[in-house]
Amino acid sequence: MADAVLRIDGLNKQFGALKATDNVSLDVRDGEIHALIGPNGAGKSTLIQQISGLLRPDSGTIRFLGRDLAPLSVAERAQCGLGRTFQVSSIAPEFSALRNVMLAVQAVDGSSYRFFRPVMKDRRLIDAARAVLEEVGLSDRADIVAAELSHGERRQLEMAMALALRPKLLLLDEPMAGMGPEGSKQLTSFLDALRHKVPILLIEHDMEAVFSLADRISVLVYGNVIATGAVEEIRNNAQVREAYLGEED
Ligand SMILES: Nc1ncnc2c1ncn2[C@@H]1O[C@H](COP(=O)(O)OP(=O)(O)OP(=O)(O)O)[C@@H](O)[C@H]1O
Repeated sequence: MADAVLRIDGLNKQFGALKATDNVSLDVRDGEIHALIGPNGAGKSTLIQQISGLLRPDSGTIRFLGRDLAPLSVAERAQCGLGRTFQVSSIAPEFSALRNVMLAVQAVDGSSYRFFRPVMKDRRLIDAARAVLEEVGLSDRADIVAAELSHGERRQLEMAMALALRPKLLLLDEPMAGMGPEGSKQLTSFLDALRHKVPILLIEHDMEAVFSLADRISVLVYGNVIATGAVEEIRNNAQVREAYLGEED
């Protein structure tokens, strides 16, 4: 069995009386896309925020590449290789696609890209940013101001900004949101190939994408993981169907 890159054990988080994360344990292994699904309010974002460091768990552990994340800040977690995209865009609309990627790299990698060097003149930074734009299929749009990119292209750009940091795990929060059918198809095939470079924890409401991409799925309901398994197991799980997929086929 592949090694766990991320391992969450007995995680709990309450907001007042509400258990938003209720004794959650799950792992993400090398080479896999592990999808996290669940109805609105199930606690998916709360879980992601605890992994990325925006929220502190009440109890339980999160280990990343064998290391306990508890003492690390958001930035330190990113420096360790925890990459993510956001539900809310982190793109600066007035800058070019290329510059957005460069800024993303700089934000985390302050030590190797000194701020006293004019950012647009740093060849190494530019080359790295161009390479990653090429990876996501956006190289011919590198010099376009982000505000002028289509919705789908902005999602590609967000992916480029996350990948520019060469993450060892990618947390993707609803990457298909707002994509048309063509965009979703493209992104699906991109993620399909990407899993071999970087394992992914995928939060997604688009069930077609989840079922075609996920190696494993965990189902979260009221903060609780009610099932983890391969696609067919989850599709056929009576409790899951009742709680979440009841309307399916
Ligand atoms: N800061 C907070 N204070 C109080 N309650 C919160 C807070 N953040 C989230 N909650 C509550 O915790 C529960 C889980 O919310 P969360 O946003 O994690 O769900 P979700 O599965 O990501 O939902 P969605 O699919 O709609 O994004 C919800 O009942 C929500 O109202």
